[in-house]
Amino acid sequence: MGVGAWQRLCRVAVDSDGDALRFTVRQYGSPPSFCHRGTLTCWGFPSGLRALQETLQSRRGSAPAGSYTKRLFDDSTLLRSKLVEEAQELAEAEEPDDIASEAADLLFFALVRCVAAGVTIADVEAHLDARALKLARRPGNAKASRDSAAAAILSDKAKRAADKGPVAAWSQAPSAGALALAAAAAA
Ligand SMILES: N=c1c2ncn([C@@H]3O[C@H](COP(=O)(O)OP(=O)(O)OP(=O)(O)O)[C@@H](O)[C@H]3O)c2ncn1[C@@H]1O[C@H](COP(=O)(O)O)[C@@H](O)[C@H]1O
Repeated sequence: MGVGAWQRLCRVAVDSDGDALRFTVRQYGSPPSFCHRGTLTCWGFPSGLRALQETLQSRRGSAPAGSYTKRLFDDSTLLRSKLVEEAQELAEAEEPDDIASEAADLLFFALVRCVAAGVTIADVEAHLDARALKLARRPGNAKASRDSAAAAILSDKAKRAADKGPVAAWSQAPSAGALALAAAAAA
């Protein structure tokens, strides 16, 4: 294990035929590491969200000049605006690749928000796991103020696109779903 790193045992589970154990741990330290090479596992470097989390955690300690994440850590107003903007863009995206790209943007800003507050992916997963065990469903309705905020952003976007000219207006025109949302909120 890396120097100064430690792990808390969360769960030990036996497999279906009783010949293997799975240990679930939470890792701590700077950086949290299980391997003597300072990585989370002995099977190479993580990828995806875990890798991004490691990068962001290290940026929080020290960041190279020009680091965008450092700018976000230092400017909570910018981070809040980008979170809302990317959520809006994800809600409007329609093609699968655009949805994946917008979701990646949103996850990036969400993870910056988490890391800035010392929250880890494991903390988020703990909430999801707890919800998976609950039988009761919550209504999950949107707040009316969110609907009207989305409608205002969409109509502002459409207006800016119209001001730029017909080609920009066509390429940035809100989708049918977005227009329906704006109309419903305006009604
Ligand atoms: N995953 C990301 C990531 N996703 C998005 N972004 C930045 O977030 C910003 C998004 O803003 P915008 O949507 O306005 O940018 P845009 O898409 O060019 O503009 P629009 O066309 O949407 O208006 C851009 O500056 C992107 O570069 C990211 N910046 C950093 N990362 C990761 O974070 C790591 C550390 O980044 P630095 O601290 O900047 O080195 C990087 O190595 C990456 O792994």
